[in-house]
Amino acid sequence: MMEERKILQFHEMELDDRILKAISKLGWTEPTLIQEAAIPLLLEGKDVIVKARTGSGKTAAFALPLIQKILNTKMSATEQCISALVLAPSKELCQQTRVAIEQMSENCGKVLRVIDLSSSDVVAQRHVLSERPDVVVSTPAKMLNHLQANALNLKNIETLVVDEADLVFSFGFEKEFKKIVHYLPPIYQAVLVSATITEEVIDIKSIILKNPVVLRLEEPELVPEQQLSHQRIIAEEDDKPAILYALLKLRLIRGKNVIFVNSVDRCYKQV
Ligand SMILES: Nc1ncnc2c1ncn2[C@@H]1O[C@H](COP(=O)(O)OP(=O)(O)OP(=O)(O)O)[C@@H](O)[C@H]1O
Repeated sequence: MMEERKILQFHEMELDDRILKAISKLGWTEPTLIQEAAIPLLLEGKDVIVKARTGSGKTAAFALPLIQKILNTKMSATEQCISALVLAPSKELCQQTRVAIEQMSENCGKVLRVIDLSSSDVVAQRHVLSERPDVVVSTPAKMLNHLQANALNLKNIETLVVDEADLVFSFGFEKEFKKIVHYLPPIYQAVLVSATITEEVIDIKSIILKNPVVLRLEEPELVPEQQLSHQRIIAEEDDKPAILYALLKLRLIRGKNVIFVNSVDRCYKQV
């Protein structure tokens, strides 16, 4: 008889009791495959590339170690500083990530603060940034705006996460991304999360990662019929980024060029 594989449980991962409590409140009884593999490596301080499909629990795979690391740093830190930066390609994803990190750190009281810079309230953001929240979540464009306005300092960053890395460049954020890297300190832990390893991902990898461990969670590709070949979608100007994001996320437009007719600002290139 084949022996059942023993899953490494959350409570065996050297996570703080406050984090374990939040996990239990979320109703998660055991880690997903990618969490089981990634969390111990990230807690060890390794740079990691996580390649896994949507819905595999990638957010917690990078967020739980990130929260743990901040709690550890806070035990000896003398001053409040921004210690983690999460870059994501869309406003929707930034918002989801902020909410997820807040839920996972809910039991840490007011110890850990997260801000999402992708929303439009710049005045309120400047105020929160002046208090140096622990985690900043942003799209590359918004992050660069704030950096160029000297609204924040990334010199104490210990962790950089690039979520949905394969979409970051597809959304036209290549220039911004490369500029942001110049504001980072020489040493930090980097995590790159992506559903596919595209040329863009390899480009980002060469800029931010040092000897990364690559975790690949292989899953069946979408069958060809599920991919769009030629479709016209009529959309309001404001809805275009969200629609594009949904199509990219579902990998329905992989290998296709998406052109917004009547829109001169951006022509999204092949993913
Ligand atoms: N260990 C777990 N047990 C049960 N549910 C979990 C666990 N980890 C995450 N989830 C839930 O699974 C869902 C997907 O998780 P998550 O958003 O982290 O996945 P993802 O791979 O980042 O997907 P997406 O690309 O959609 O963001 C979420 O609703 C999350 O609350």
